[in-house]
Amino acid sequence: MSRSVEGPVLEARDLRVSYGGHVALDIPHIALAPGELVGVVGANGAGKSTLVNALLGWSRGNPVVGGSVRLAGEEIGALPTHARVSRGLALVPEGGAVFMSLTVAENLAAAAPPDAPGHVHDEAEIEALFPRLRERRQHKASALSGGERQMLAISRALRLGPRALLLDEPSIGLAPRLVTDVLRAVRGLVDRNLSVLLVEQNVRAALAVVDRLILLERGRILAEGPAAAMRDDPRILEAYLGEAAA
Ligand SMILES: Nc1ncnc2c1ncn2[C@@H]1O[C@H](COP(=O)(O)OP(=O)(O)OP(=O)(O)O)[C@@H](O)[C@H]1O
Repeated sequence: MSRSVEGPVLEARDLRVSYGGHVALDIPHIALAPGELVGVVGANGAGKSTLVNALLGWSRGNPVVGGSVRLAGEEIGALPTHARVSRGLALVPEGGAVFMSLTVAENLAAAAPPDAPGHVHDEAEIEALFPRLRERRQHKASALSGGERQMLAISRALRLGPRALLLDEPSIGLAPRLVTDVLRAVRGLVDRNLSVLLVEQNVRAALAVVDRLILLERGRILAEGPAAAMRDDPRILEAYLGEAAA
């Protein structure tokens, strides 16, 4: 059972990441409320992955990372990744993270710490969320489609009992129908009070499910707001929805 949280579940201030003097991310403030789905969009290289990795305390290479990260009110910015995960911050990285040589059932059994901070989804809940996984229970992850593998990766993260879930481009490489299925399932989790930060390159699909959208450009927040308002933002319309601004 998760502790109740007042204020944001996840909040970062003055989050700054640089690689050899090149500032890849500079974000004064970002927050995720309980039961909120926030989308993060931006062009290639805008800093989307750098953002989720900095929140989790993980990186490729050797960046200099500064700033504060708070999870359920506790400062976690100086903790190693595994300690952040055990406190309830879970990441599904780009391309998912599953054991290819294990079956779906084995993959799910391999995740679930005894002292998870949030709600640990059991098999029945996962099968209700992603019915396709029920049919694939005894299949190896290597035999799954990209969409099924993404569903399995999200399910594994749910077995960790997260307070907040970071999803890095879950729809990449998926057929449109599966993009809808996966993002609808994510919305369903949020409606049951999970907090999710969703990095998405498919802006149209993201706008259909998120509460708020953040537009990153060169590591900075260029615009942010409720989905309904961002849908009409000329910077989103022109660059991402392929429509000329009025
Ligand atoms: N290991 C690294 N070493 C040096 N620079 C890096 C490293 N990782 C990321 N960067 C730089 O940080 C910036 C942000 O990259 P990042 O991967 O976060 O962008 P992104 O928005 O996730 O892009 P994409 O949509 O292509 O995945 C880029 O300028 C990138 O070159």
